[in-house]
Amino acid sequence: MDQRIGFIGLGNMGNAILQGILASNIVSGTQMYVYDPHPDKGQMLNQNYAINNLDSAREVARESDIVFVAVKPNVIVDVLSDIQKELKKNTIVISIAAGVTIKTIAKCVGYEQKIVRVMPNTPALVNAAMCSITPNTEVTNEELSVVQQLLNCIGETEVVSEDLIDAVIGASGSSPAFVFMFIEALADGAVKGGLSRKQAYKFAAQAVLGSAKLLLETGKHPGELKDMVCSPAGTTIEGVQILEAKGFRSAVIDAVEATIKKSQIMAKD
Ligand SMILES: NC(=O)C1=CN([C@@H]2O[C@H](COP(=O)(O)OP(=O)(O)OC[C@H]3O[C@@H](n4cnc5c(N)ncnc54)[C@H](OP(=O)(O)O)[C@@H]3O)[C@@H](O)[C@H]2O)C=CC1
Ligand SMILES: O=C(O)[C@@H]1CCC=N1
Repeated sequence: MDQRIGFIGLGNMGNAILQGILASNIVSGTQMYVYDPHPDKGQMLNQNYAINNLDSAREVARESDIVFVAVKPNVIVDVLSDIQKELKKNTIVISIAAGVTIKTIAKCVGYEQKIVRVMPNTPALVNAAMCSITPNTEVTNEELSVVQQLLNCIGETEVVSEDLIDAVIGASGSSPAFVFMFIEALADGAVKGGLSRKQAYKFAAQAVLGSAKLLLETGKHPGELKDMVCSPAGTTIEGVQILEAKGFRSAVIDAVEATIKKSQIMAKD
């Protein structure tokens, strides 16, 4: 790939996406241009991969063919408005911000600019992200496949229409937080049963990882896989009954719904 790739913001997500792309070797460090107000973040990457650590978001926009804007939603409008004059006609602007619509982005950078909304998640840090991709109408199929190729470096991708991004945030953008709460709770229960804290996290996390892998690789219905664990008069069905009595599924559905609603509210602001 010969495009120059920019990153504005090197926090949790910007750094994870950049490192994943670098590790895949489809782009070299010298093709990367980055800016973050904390220069130490870019300096470290510069030492390890010879990336170009620049002094401003504008410089990154000027140098890049594809620019990831990986800052928090409350600052993205200012950042986009600031870089607008530096963008070339064919520069692809990628936003990963929750609740910031293509229309809002276009208001800042121009309606003719190529824009892609991406919703990743923190498993990007270990190349196991799930990313949704939503291009505007200015992006060609060829350009979309370049963006997809970049994001496949950090995990799986699906192209979705913009009206579904809020649901994606509920299902995969925010849900790692819920999964970590579940793992923590599983481990607390196991510690109560006598396992060491360290072993409890390993058993619980591996069970979650393995269950997700089993679902994805067999394509079986989650209910069928649940039934395979529940022996008649066995241990598991006892726990299943407690989760049902305490409204486990309903609590999870409500949590996802609340996440979706918040994302929709943010998109209206
Ligand atoms: N975290 C997650 O799980 C997910 C996050 N997202 C989205 O990703 C985006 C980034 O989130 P995340 O990586 O967690 O946030 P972080 O706060 O970890 O990273 C943002 C980085 O951008 C820096 N920054 C602030 N202002 C500017 C600026 N003007 N120019 C360049 N860089 C700037 C921040 O510095 P400083 O710390 O000084 O502000 C920080 O280093 C958000 O829009 C969020 O909605 C999407 C999916 C999942
Ligand atoms: O909580 C948030 O706003 C971000 C978006 C998706 C995950 N974290």
